[in-house]
Amino acid sequence: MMIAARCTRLGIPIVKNLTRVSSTSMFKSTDLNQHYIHSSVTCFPKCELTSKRYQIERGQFSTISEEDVNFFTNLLGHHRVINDETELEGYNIDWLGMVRGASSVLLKPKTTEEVSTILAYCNKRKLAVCPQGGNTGLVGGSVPVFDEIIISTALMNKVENVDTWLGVVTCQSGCVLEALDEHVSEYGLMIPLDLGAKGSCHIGGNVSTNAGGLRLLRYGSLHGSVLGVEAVLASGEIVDCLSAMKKDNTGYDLKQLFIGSEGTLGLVTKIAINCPPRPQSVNLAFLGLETFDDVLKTYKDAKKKLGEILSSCEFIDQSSIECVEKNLKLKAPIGAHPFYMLIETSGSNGIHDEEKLNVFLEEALGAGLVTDGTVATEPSRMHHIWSIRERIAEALINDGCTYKYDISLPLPHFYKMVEDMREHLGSNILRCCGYGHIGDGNLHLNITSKEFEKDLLNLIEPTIFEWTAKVNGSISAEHGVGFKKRNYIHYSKSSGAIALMKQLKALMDPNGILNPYKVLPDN
Ligand SMILES: O=C(O)CC[C@@H](O)C(=O)O
Ligand SMILES: [Zn+2]
Repeated sequence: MMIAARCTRLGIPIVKNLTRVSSTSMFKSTDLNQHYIHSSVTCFPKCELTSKRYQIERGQFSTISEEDVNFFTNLLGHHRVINDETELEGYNIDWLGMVRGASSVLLKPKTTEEVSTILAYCNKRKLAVCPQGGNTGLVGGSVPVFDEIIISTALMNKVENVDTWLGVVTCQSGCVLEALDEHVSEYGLMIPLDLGAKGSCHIGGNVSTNAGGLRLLRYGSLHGSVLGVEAVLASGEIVDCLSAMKKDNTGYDLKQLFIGSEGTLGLVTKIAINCPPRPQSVNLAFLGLETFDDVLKTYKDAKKKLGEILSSCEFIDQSSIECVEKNLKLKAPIGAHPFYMLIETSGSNGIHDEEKLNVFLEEALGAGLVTDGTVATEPSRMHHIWSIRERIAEALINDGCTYKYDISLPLPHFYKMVEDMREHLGSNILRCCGYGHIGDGNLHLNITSKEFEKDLLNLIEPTIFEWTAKVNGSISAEHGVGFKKRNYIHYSKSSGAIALMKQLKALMDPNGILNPYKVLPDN
């Protein structure tokens, strides 16, 4: 069965084009140009493509020729080889409008065999490629940097099988996350991953970046949920590790190499993913708190008192809420507080779950940890509350330029980083805010300014990475390394580990054609 790209759960594109929807509809929209001009942030404008750096790095690959385009057209047909500059524009620019490439060709294969033929050809010709799903990445991993051929998974959206006994779906990598979740919901199952970009991101992109999202706390990471992967190596060889079994202990777990390697080791074509039962009852609390210490204590209590029904624990600071209210005109359900939390329960017994949540909340209120709050059980209210959290990224873009940091930190240091960065940056910025997946120790620290400023970037980086390394955090909790963070990877990986990563890359992609300039550092 084919599943089509759908709009985001949140539906209405309130801020220009910035709601992440399916790649096709987003890129057809002329609004993209508005966004681009609006942000006016291009780290790599076309003029830089002729720079010395370009000449050196670009040197190892061939330039695409008319003969190459003919080969692809013979394979896929005219309508699946896009070379119109205007149409390509959206695929060349990332969602944040900060990284742009200059690809002249985009290919839309439908099958693993077509991907294999394309890669075998590109490998022989030394043509660099950039695999692309929904292009919702936040670290510049899903767009070309120079003129790499873009291989889109947009037409690889077939669901192959739903095993209702074990609860496993096997599908092509271009299925849109939300559509896939709706598909398995017909069998009482759910995809154990949920994130703001669900309406446009592809499951293949989620797997390739090891996306975390809003319920990792409950369902764990994709390294655990993904049971099997089929991927195509640079040589065109198809690696079939597509077992849909929950237990498969036959030697090296090769699929793990494709999870989180951002398309640098192989292009993921199919996925088998474990689908837990869909919860029967869901409750969502939106709470106001006075101090970050109260946030930490409330999280600890929620884990202890809600136990197995706790499905999400998110934190938002006042500056983030203010941004959503101002830029998206979405109103928070309670008045202003320094901090907020979203606590979700998911279970199978409505009365039991509600009771448990109420007892927990009453105790939190009684102890003075929480000073205000509201509980939603109806889908429309929960949807409204979730949209406040999920659309912070979108709201921030409307400030002008966003400098994004996705950091893992030990919880005692969590909010101190936001406070320290505020002090460090002083009046040079519009906003420095923190929110994220507190239950996973994952802070989203975002800084905004009216326009992109190189001096400001230099003030933020590498200070922020040094700070993270000092407390043994990670410079990328869930967004990946992509293009933007690759030269900072040493803050979170030892030199021995980086050397081994390079050896693996050389083994699996000897010509380096797969998503070059991403993940691995320059030197
Ligand atoms: O905008 C960000 O920094 C985070 C985006 C996403 O991971 C989220 O949790 O909303
Ligand atoms: Zn996140």
